[in-house]
Amino acid sequence: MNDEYYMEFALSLGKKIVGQTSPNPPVGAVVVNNGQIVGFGAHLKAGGPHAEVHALNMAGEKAKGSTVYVTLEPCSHHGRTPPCADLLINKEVSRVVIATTDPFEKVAGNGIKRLQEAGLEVEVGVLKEKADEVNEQFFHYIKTKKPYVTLKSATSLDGKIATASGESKWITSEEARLDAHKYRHSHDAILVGVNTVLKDDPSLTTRLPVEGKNPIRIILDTNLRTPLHAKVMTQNDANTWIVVGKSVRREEKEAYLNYNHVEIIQLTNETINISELLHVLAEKSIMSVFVEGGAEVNGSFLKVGAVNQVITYMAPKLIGGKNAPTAIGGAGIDSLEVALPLQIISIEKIGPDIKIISRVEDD
Ligand SMILES: Nc1c(/N=C/[C@@H](O)[C@H](O)[C@H](O)COP(=O)(O)O)[nH]c(=O)[nH]c1=O
Repeated sequence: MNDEYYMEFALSLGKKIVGQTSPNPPVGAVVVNNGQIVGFGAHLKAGGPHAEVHALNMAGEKAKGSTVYVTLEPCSHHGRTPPCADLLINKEVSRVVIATTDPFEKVAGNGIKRLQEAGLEVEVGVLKEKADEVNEQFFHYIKTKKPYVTLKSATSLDGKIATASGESKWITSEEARLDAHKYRHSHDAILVGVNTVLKDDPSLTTRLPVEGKNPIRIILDTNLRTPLHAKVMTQNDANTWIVVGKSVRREEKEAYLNYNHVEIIQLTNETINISELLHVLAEKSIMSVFVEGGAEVNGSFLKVGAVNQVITYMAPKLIGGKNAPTAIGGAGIDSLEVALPLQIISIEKIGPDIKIISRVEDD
């Protein structure tokens, strides 16, 4: 076979664990010896063994003289686990094929250098584009020290998220709504505004046919209006972080602190500053946030340009009405020249609806 054949396998392992390794990258690795796959593995959670460790353990004696395919440059620094570059050398691996290099300053190029200095054959760049996509959350987080933000909207053909009277259930189909849960699974946090909590009382949990990880639920709630009987308060199958402004007083927060799964994050301004929020979330190792609106929250993220990916679901419905809300509220951009440089990545049918994935060109 060829290198791409085995790297596809390693990438499929990495892709399947996106969302469960934060704040580490979702890495996959495959060990091949004499044309046989003798080991494979993925980094399953931060603090746990890296993908190469699992794969080489499975390979046992067959690691010697093997070729190891890994989706990201092996680490060469002592993190919470010993460096994988040293392990590959100690196991007498002959050749290491790497899909893409790690932008993390402690690693960038050092892993490759250490392998080459030890006499291993190293090949870099096999299926690089695909690996960069699997690592998009991690790379953005490492480069910008801010979470990767996916904005989701579900609208009618004319861009409305509800009728003028506020009716919104449901605009898009069951299939489209289920598809959106994949992003709840693959992001560390889901974020909505308190108006969505007051209007829909959402659970914001991941309800896929088979399992799925619940993201941390982040509620933007400047004046702490989230009702204590809201599902995000009474259902503790996911943590809930309520973000409030400076003027919320300590005694107002008391009642919320009785809930173990609830945390209040108080920012330093009267109103919530999205840039400050993203910095605080990154400090708390949140590598990716799935913003499910509503319109005002979406507008506040757009206003500061804090959008990396947009998932748009559009239903074949026309709602109309100048007072019916559209997907992005707020003041909007003043001129087209400051519009986000989005690129449409894919358009597909989901049931009766369409799904458009668009991303901001790499920074
Ligand atoms: N109105 C619609 C949506 N609405 C999205 C949010 O406003 C809902 O409150 C949230 O998804 C509910 O979360 P849950 O309780 O965990 O199911 N989202 C969609 O994709 N299509 C819609 O037609």
